[in-house]
Amino acid sequence: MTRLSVNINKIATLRNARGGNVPNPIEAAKNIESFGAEGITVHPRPDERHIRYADVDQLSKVVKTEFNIEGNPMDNFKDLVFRNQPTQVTLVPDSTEVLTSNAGWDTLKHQSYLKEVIAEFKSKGIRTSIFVDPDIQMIEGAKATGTDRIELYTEEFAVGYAKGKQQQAIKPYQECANLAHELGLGINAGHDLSLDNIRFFKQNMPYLDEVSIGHALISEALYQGLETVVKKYLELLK
Ligand SMILES: CC(=O)[C@@H](O)[C@H](O)COP(=O)(O)O
Ligand SMILES: NCC(=O)COP(=O)(O)O
Repeated sequence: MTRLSVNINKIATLRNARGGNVPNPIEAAKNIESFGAEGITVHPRPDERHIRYADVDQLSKVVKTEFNIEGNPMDNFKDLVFRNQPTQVTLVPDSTEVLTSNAGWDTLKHQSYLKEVIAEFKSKGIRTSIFVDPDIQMIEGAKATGTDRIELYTEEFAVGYAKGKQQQAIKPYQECANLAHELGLGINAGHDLSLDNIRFFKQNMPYLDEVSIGHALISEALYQGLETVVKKYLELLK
């Protein structure tokens, strides 16, 4: 079974545009769960351009499915995670000025740092995942960090798929998933997954535990409605 974790960052983007509390990300999360999603993901950035730390403090009280907090484990991020005790923390090596996530961890170069940070989260009973490119060496390095899971960064897949190079696009992800499974790592995936590419991805990816989808899903919901879109993803992930 592949869990759908809906990233609600872009609901907060719209909320922040007017300075009030409409649309309300907390209410949206509750509705998304009622439509059948098996998780809620947030990626609070240091500039709080969308999800705010205060949103996370509220969400942790209401999310009933799996709660996944993503981010670069700088001190205030670690404090946020520790006080909210999510199901999962996903470590992403974003620098503060990036427009969006644009690379996975170098799990060889940053192995000792990741090992230390992962041990901290695991000691608090929080499942860990680290955002990685679909690179065999990065998977081998990830194993050595002690992480529970990897999250395969799927922008490269989405770009290749959109160009009609489906088999070429999925191949590195299949290879990485097979190795990760052999090494006993859980397998998540995310970034630029959409209604267009998710069925092919799911049908061709082994051992896929979770996908986290936000930007496309919220955009698609503007045309089709949030409930319809969430249920379409759930159907395509069966
Ligand atoms: C790690 C990842 O791929 C997502 O968290 C993505 O970065 C969403 O971030 P934005 O919503 O800020 O684009
Ligand atoms: N980890 C990926 C995520 O949470 C959502 O990424 P996107 O669908 O907004 O590109």
